[in-house]
Amino acid sequence: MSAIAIDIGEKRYKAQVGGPGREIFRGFRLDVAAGDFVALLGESGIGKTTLLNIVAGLDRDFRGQVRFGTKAPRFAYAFQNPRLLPWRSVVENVALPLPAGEPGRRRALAMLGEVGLAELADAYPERLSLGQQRRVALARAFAIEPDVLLMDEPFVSLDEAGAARLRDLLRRLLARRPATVLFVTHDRREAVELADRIVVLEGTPVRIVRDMPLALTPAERASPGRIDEVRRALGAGVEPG
Ligand SMILES: Nc1ncnc2c1ncn2[C@@H]1O[C@H](COP(=O)(O)OP(=O)(O)OP(=O)(O)O)[C@@H](O)[C@H]1O
Repeated sequence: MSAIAIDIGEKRYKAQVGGPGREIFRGFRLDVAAGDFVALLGESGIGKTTLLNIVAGLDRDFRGQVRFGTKAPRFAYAFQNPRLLPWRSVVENVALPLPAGEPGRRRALAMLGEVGLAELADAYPERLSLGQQRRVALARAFAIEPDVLLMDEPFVSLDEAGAARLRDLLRRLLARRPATVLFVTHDRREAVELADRIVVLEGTPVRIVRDMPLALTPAERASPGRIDEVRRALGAGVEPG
């Protein structure tokens, strides 16, 4: 059975004043196997965030259903903006989804150690670079050992070296705590480096125009030639990455 079975009969946003509104999904289906890392590529404004919100249960204003392979799966959601609470220390931010008290704090500290930020545990988010804030967001996401990890362009606006370090970190975290991942990106290279499957979305309402499994070794994922090959196979229609 799939870890996530998405079946959206219809999702539309109402127009601000009168008008027919905008239909984002009609008859959209996507099944994701347990433990798969699926990269979702598609132009800006097409509906990728809407899809993640529907899967997360944050948006219930649609016709259809999302079913999960496990009962009551644990979700973690990592956004483009790390969304740390500025009035809480780094360790308190990581401990937010955990039960209050000492065990939660210890677990948060251990997660910070894993993402290489143990020494900043008592700092406040404003002191951190964007890359460090995103590490904290990853620590918070993995602290609950999620079954389903939803990521919405979590590494955008970093320089290439910073983004590469975060991709590495994500791979390591997933190796220790496997999860089923839906990862939105505009960057095909990022998709090739991380994903087991790349799904390209297009149009209004959204349809799947490419659905490509990627069984690559780590060396192949890092090979510029192989990355170019997959990028070409994905075709036009997605912003260059
Ligand atoms: N609450 C809302 N009310 C009305 N329209 C909305 C709402 N949220 C999103 N939209 C519109 O729905 C469309 C899909 O938005 P969504 O954020 O899902 O796209 P996206 O593919 O994630 O875009 P991006 O890549 O730019 O983040 C957009 O045209 C957006 O303007």
